[in-house]
Amino acid sequence: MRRSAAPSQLQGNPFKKPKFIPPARSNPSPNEEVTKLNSDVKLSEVAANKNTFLQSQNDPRICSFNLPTEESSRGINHEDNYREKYCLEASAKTTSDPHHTVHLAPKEITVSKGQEEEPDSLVKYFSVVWCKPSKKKHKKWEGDAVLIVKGKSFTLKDLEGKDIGRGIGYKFKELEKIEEGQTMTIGGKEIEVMGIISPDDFNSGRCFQLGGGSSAALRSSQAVKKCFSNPFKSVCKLSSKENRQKSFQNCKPRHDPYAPNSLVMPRPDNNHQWMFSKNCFPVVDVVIDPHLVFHLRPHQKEGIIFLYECVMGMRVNGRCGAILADEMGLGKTLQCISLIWTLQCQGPYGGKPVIKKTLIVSPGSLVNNWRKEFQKWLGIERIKIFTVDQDHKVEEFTKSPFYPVLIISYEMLLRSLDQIKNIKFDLLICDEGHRLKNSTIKTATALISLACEKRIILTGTPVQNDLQEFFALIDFVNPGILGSLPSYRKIYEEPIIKSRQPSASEEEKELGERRAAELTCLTGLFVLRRTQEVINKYLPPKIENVVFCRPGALQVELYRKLLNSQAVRFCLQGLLENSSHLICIGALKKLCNHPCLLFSSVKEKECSSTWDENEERNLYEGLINVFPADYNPLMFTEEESGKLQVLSKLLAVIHELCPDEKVVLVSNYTQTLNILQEVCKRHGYAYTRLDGQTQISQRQQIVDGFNSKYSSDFIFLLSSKAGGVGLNLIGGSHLILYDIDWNPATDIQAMSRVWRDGQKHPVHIYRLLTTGTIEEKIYQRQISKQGLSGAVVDLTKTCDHIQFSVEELKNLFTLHESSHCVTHDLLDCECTGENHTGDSLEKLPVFRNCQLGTHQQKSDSLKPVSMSQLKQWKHFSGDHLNLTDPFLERIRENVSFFFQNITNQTTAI
Ligand SMILES: Nc1ncnc2c1ncn2[C@@H]1O[C@H](COP(=O)(O)OP(=O)(O)OP(=O)(O)O)[C@@H](O)[C@H]1O
Ligand SMILES: [Mg+2]
Repeated sequence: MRRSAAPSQLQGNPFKKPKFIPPARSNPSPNEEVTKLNSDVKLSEVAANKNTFLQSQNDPRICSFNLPTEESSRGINHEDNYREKYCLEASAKTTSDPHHTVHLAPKEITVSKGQEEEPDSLVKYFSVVWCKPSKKKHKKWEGDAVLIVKGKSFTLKDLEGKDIGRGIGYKFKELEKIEEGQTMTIGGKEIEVMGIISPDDFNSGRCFQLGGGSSAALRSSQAVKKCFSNPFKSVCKLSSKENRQKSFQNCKPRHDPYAPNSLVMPRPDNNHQWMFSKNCFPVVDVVIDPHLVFHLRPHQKEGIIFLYECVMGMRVNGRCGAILADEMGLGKTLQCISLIWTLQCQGPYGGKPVIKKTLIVSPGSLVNNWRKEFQKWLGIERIKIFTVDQDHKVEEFTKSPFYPVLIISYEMLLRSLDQIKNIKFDLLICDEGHRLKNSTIKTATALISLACEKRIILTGTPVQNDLQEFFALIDFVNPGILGSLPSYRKIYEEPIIKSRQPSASEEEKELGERRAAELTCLTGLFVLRRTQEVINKYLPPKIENVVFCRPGALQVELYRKLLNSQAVRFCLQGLLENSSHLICIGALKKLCNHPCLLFSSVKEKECSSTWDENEERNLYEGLINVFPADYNPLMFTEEESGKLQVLSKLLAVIHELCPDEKVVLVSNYTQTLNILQEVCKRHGYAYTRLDGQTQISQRQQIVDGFNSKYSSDFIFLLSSKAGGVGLNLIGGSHLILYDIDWNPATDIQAMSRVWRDGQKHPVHIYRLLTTGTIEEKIYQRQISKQGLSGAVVDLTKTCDHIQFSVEELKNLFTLHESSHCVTHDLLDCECTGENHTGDSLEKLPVFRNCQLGTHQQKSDSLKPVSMSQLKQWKHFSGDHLNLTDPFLERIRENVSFFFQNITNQTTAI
């Protein structure tokens, strides 16, 4: 409620009266520049900014004052006072004079007289304040509202979009004459009309926000947030003219902005200087340390400028938050380190540093990775980093003046919140920050409670899939920018969701699209996502193989038995409880990994006291008889599992042909990792392992050990769900995904661990699937439309989130024994598996500034391949092999089909 208690006594005095500026009207701001700002700011502007900046290097900029004139300062003062009282924000967009619309109104209404429903063009929107009717001269307004007048009827909506008044049957004359400043009683409420809202601002939802400001307006309205302060006062504070001159002479850029390849941050505009240069220090170039610039990729340079502009409040005025959602491996850490190091030592006003202390919160497994990255890029001398662990407590950081950066895990943060709250941090960075998408969880509440204004979320996961989660992330970095949650729901979420439903009317679709576009436009100013393609050219080739492995004889027999079980039959008849299909799916997946896993589960259940009532009994009944009588799961053989046989041969050939190269072996299950570990032992391969049980404090050590060229480890056993996020495993150049997850994001996360910056060898990825089984079905789901449009592109989504129809379950619970590859059968491909070379893959766009646009689905390169893309991959059946690939040649015997795709074939490493 921003204009509540607005004093109505100002009415009548044309000078004192707070003239309402409708959201779509041009801004009377003293700073002309802002009117040029466009709400559709794209990242390319960042680069453009830079260019402008560099172009104007001949300007005598250093030590320029840019003080407003006395006249303009008065103007600002006046503007500011009025804004403060009414907190109205003006759009920077120049549109038609609202009075013009008023003049047209009578004509339009006359034309439509007698009609039941007025055409949309005749609907008028007004911004109003309201209160209960009273005879008092000085009204106490209770809130802002939007008045919608449609012919003889009207609706009054509060700023959360809720109807607070309705009426019908009003005289045309009354409604057609509504104009700015008018007070009237309508629907039991007294209102004062503050201004006219354009249909565009109404439809986009802008009028419900921040006093009707558009996103461009957000950039232009610093004055709203900050109290006016007379710049001359501060200047006078300086002891003498000489002193001032002397201190200004020392204001020089820390690094040479004119040096070749220098990376110079955009200068703040006049408005920014007016707001933030309190002591009227001259504007000094902020130049990124050349030592860092030397290493930076082009997208990282742009990312640093973006982050700089965001946290300096240059992109959205009065807001200092940003979300850097670059895909995995693009070097978000280095971009942040560059920003911290820059702001720590420099600033645009007199060169004074912008920040003193930075708090970095990350998952426990990445705390030491951050420290390492600081050391890697800045060495140990430049900046002192304090990482919190068992032996190094926050108190130590508090007591010491030497550490400008504190790195802490989310868990530790909760434990040390009281101490952390007492430290004044100027910059807060939340790594893997998608975990803050639920603002009610403890971690989010704790972080929200920190006073720090400059906030950055880093995430490799797309943030737009769930509109409520999106709100939480946006609201965390720039609190209140989307209004309250109820208003956001009403204004954006509901219309957007409604418009996407098949039953949506044209009108609903149009409204939803407009709201989505508005949201994109608004948030796109401080959300940046680039896709993997921007670094592809710096990476070695990636050879991706999908390998369909023939199941072993025991596997097939057990599989048939499971499919014939009462439990599966009940599922297909829709007779069992909701989750019973999950138990069936789990058993089939275990069997695909190795029959011994299923054996252990059956034995375990048999011994449990609940076996008799347990629905698993229906699934496992008679299964044990299929195993040999003396079956011992500890003595499992490789032949019993098609995938294990392939794996074992693959490891052998890699070991033999590439003795210097290492393998990352990934499974989603600890029990499966145990089997894989046993295989390593049996073959004498040196290995290391990271799973959910691994101590946080040991994780980085394990990773470093593996990545070191001196390490003898050949295999890194990784539980993808437990610790994959954010890890750099560039020591390995072969990655084998032993099992498949429902959620493509989990597999993609794992794959991104090795094919990333710093990798020296061509990367080979092998995804193992058991032919004709549920694993193929899961893969198909991942790559089919259903998988893409559903909720499973988020790492936190699991199989439990998927609803299956009986039809889908039937498909899932079918074993295709005679097919070489069911996935290929579904591709509608004419080849018979005799080495189809595939066509070139369609190129995807690489740049995306914001993620809500209608095209976002297509531009996300870390989405799994689609069915049609897969068809374009080189593929061949196991029977038609003429392989030049020595790795595949060695496993052909156990393989029924391959798909292969090579990225960056010609890259020089
Ligand atoms: N310009 C660069 N030159 C060389 N190596 C780089 C460069 N930028 C980043 N790297 C390296 O690339 C690897 C990946 O970087 P980083 O961990 O920051 O990625 P990320 O974007 O945080 O990915 P994720 O989302 O997986 O956490 C690191 O080993 C890092 O040191
Ligand atoms: Mg990271």
